[in-house]
Amino acid sequence: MNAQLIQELEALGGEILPASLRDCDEIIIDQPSYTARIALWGGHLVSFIPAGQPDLLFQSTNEGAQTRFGRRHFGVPVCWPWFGANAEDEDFPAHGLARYFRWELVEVGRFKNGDAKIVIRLASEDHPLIEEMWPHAFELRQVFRFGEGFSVNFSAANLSEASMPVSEALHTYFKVGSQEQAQVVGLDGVTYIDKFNEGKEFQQSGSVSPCDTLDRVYVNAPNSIELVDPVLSRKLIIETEGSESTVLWNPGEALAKLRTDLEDHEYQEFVCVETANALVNRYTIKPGDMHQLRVSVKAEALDA
Ligand SMILES: O=P(O)(O)OC[C@H]1O[C@@H](O)[C@H](O)[C@@H](O)[C@@H]1O
Repeated sequence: MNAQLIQELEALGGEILPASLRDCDEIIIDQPSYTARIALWGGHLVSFIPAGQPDLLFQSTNEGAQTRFGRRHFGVPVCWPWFGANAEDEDFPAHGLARYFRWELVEVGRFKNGDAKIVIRLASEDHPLIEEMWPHAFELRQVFRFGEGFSVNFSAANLSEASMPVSEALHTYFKVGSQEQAQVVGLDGVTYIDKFNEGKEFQQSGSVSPCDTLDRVYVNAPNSIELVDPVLSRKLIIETEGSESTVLWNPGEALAKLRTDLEDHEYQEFVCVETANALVNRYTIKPGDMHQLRVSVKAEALDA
């Protein structure tokens, strides 16, 4: 990492944990009002802890298999450029390629209001395996913003000469006190495809609770929802841009037991609320164009 970036990171109250995850560095920013952590492996926001509160994000204690496509469940993985299974090759990993490669730190600074800014990048030319898995040249960026809450602004530029089909998600693992008591509010009336129910279509009525054994893609979904957590006495306000779908995922007890990359009880501690474009909401990026997908999250005390 270049010396100037290291200096700028230090000026921000940041430090680098060298080779801390799969031989890649992690970045920690410690401020009086929060601590944030980013892993360059997989280009991951790992953790965002507002002072005096539990982390907003979940990290499994199970590291997952240490193979190329083995992985741990944590933070905000980026699923891109395909969401779910790859349609052409079953050997390619689910949820795209972006979460399996080392991203590069390219910018450190502050926004005008003082919020910290960290930018990381991944390009198709960075690894031969990327070019093998995806025929289009591209450049991806994530701009992380940390202040009262956090935001992730993910952008994808199509550098190839053909239109690029995309389905995607910022697959956020929100930490909850109990999946049984957590509630997702704001999806009333929205149509969803239920992957745990033969892919049938339903319409949401009221809020989603309990958040247990869910694998649903809400299509043409609104850009503002809340995850209410009575156990941790907080609600997470989730605002999105560039996203037409919201995916809710919690594996539930039976599936969690079958997974070797998740401890048996851990399904009780997270709900994935994913900022996505999937199924009917997939789209194409024209040659030379780019698309941005953004999620902003802040916590409020429930009794506020
Ligand atoms: O284990 P992975 O690849 O991170 O995926 C976890 C889950 O991610 C969700 O987004 C999918 O809808 C689920 O079907 C999937 O099981």
